[in-house]
Amino acid sequence: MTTGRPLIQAQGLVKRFGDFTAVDGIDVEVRAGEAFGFLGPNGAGKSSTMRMIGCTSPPSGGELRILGMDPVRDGPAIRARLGVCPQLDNLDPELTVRENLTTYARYFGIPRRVARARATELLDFVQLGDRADSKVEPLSGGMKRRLTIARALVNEPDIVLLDEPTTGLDPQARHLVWERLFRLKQQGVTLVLTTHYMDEAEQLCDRLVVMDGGRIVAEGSPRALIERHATREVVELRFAAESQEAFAGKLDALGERVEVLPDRILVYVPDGDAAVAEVAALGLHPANVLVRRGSLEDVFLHLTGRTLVD
Ligand SMILES: Nc1ncnc2c1ncn2[C@@H]1O[C@H](COP(=O)(O)OP(=O)(O)OP(=O)(O)O)[C@@H](O)[C@H]1O
Repeated sequence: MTTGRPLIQAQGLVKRFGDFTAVDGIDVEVRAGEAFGFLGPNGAGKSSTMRMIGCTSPPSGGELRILGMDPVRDGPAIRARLGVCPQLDNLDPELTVRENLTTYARYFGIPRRVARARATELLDFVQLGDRADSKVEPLSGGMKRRLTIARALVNEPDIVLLDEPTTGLDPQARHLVWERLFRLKQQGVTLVLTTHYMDEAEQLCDRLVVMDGGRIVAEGSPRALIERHATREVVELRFAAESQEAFAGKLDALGERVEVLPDRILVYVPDGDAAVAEVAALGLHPANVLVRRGSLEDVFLHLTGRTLVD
């Protein structure tokens, strides 16, 4: 859904720390009802951007409008309409699961009775209803993250900001978080998230920007980005040799593009199985062959010459 009114508008947005420019003049527009992502490796400037959007860090330059307001002048009014799920959980370990929500609700002036009812509803939503009266400490990482997401929803926000929502979680816990976020998206909640996981971006984001070194290097839907910068299929070949380089030249004719990584060669092709047959016909015998679909990882590699997670 990309037809909604713009909720976040950034033009030439800059964040500097002393001489260092962490966010280097980015243009972003997030519309109502979409799930928007900032994808990039560590240090790309994603969290710095999120903090500016969350009104906890003033921009050093450029224009930023959140819900039509100025984050420096109207910080409290904007924050009242945002839900924030920070990178590191900052739940109160002294309180129970339910109290973490009801106490947070008080910051927004939500009446006690309403807060209690909403807490029950939200704990059910994040599948923590049966842990409502337990303390936070013994919860698993995935449960804490789900509780943080529930807390971000206490004030029925217009925009939910999620900084690396599944970093540090095991695969099962990640899938549960993804599933809940997908439900929110279906309910029409506007989600803005940062991630360095391309599968997370592909699963959740309607539209995303790829960031590197404080700049936006590409923008679009996951599918459009993959169509533009990768191919339908990718063949990964590993040769049992010190260097993969020696084999790369022989593979050039096979695909649209060949990328040589330290441990493998990627061949970008429309049909992976046909390319594998051609590799054999060339008399080459890789130790390992994998055919997969083109992904955002390939997009990032194409744009920056580096892999997302080094
Ligand atoms: N308060 C700060 N003071 C100085 N430098 C900072 C500060 N915050 C961030 N930086 C630097 O700005 C750059 C961008 O950091 P940022 O946290 O925005 O990146 P990121 O893409 O979110 O990566 P990560 O996933 O590691 O948080 C990094 O080089 C970081 O060291």
